[in-house]
Amino acid sequence: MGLFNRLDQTVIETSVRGTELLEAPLLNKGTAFTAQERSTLRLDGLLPCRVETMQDQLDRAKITYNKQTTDLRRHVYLRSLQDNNETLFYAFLQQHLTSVLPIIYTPTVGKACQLFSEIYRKPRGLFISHDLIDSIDQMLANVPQDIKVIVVTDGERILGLGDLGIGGIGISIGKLSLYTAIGGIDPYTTLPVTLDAGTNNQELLDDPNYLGHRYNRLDEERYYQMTDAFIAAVKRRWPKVLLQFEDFAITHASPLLARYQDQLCCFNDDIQGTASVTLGTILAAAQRANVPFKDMRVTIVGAGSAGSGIAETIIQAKVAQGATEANARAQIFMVDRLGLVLDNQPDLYPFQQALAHPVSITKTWGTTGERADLLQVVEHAKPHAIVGVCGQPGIFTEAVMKQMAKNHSQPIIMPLSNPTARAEAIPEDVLNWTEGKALVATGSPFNPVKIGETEHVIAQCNNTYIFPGIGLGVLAAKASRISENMLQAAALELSQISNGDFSPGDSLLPPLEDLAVVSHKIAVAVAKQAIADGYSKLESSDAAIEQAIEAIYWRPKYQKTLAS
Ligand SMILES: O=C([O-])CC(=O)C(=O)O
Ligand SMILES: [Mg+2]
Repeated sequence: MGLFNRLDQTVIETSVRGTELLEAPLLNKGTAFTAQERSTLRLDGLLPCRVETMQDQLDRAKITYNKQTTDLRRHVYLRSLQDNNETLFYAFLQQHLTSVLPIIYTPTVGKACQLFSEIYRKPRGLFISHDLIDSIDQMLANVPQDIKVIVVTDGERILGLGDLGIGGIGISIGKLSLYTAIGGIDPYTTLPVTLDAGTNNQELLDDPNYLGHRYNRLDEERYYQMTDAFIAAVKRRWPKVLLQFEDFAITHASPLLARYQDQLCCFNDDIQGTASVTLGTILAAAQRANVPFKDMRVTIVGAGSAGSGIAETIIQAKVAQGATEANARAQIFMVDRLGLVLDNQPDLYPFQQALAHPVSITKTWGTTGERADLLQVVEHAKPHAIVGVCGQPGIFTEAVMKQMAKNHSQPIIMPLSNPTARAEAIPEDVLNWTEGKALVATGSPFNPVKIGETEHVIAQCNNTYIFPGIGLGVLAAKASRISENMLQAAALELSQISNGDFSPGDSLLPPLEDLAVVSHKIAVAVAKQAIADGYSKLESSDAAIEQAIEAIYWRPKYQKTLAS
């Protein structure tokens, strides 16, 4: 037995006693330990005498939370609650999900990553570095739990904030909190990991507080020595784990995925999770705007791994609907800092080359060999949707938005970069410039916008609609891999949930408070696809899948604690 043993959904037994018990966040109930538990578990005198219910504790926590004066302070308060009493933390999250999501996750988590060393209180997760790779197995053995989900980052591209070094572990912690709060994954089985490969962020290197290695990022040889050692050790210790790559820079995101995706059950959230939620949102928007998805033209601003992942996912979905691949590719227009991506550029990564338009297009468009800028792309290609994943605020200019509205009665505008300050445009501007015509979805949360009599609710097209459901589906089905089909199935399910009878201004996606229900449905779709693809041996009936989900689903309820 580890720290504790679950006898059933309501009772656990543990050999841990006294202060040690109060310091174990997954066992600690604080003032909710009953008189009898206090006596048998040697807690008498270690707690204030009042015995509280969980709701009492939640009410008290809410008062303290409300007294925090900034989002960062609210984040620090919730993180300390998590480190103190994890069950209560998740109950709090579920009770206040919509208001608390921006605090534990995007955008505030970005600030928490930037200030990681300053707000650091207690260790959580695993810190891997190159100088310790010879003892990598011991490092993993130091984690006592049987881990089922890992979120790993190297901190080099945290949201749109760049290289935050070791602070990146904040994003791994945030993502895993959502795996549990939204996806019902047992927090005892999750592990945030940061690969401390150094940092090229001079501010961090000069910061006396900085807790990571104070050297520049490893060269490629040593970098891959470290990732190879890590992945090999994970496979030895937890061969069936689901591993999520998060916020790696363009130089490593696709190569890491290509290197390991046939070796263990893994995916890259920024390439595949973002692509899946974007496809789901575009499908929902196409329905809303009455545009056949197969004919839809899409401009993607940002030709990095996220942008290319979105493009390939849309192409695959179009092909699944009967489009030829050539036609599907011709309908996607990738734009980077310098304009439309063309096939004569010498410096393209292979995944960008596959999405480049032939230089001959410049003749048709009259841009004579030059790379068309974004406005020219919108004028000539007349995209139905424009997706921003470049982290460049303001790049969706008034002129570009007005041209989108001139081309289409309901242009689809998606400034997806995170956090808030990196968004390619502000929804209020977009809706004003397009006179309320635009269907808007953003990556970070934004308040509704009133245009005339209509209140426009802004969908948050963030991979949080996808990854918790993928995790739940994969774990329930005991899937051995995550296939492209499974990600497509997740997107399709999201778009179906998002369809219905709508009034003008309604959000393109279900509200955040429904995330757990959405994730459950996505989990079923993902599990089904895993079975169909031969990656799971689970029986394919709805009943079998539901039962498998229920068997692992974790809820933040206090269990009766027995002494063993
Ligand atoms: O974390 C988020 O909000 C979405 C995401 O993966 C990113 O922006 O890198
Ligand atoms: Mg990310």
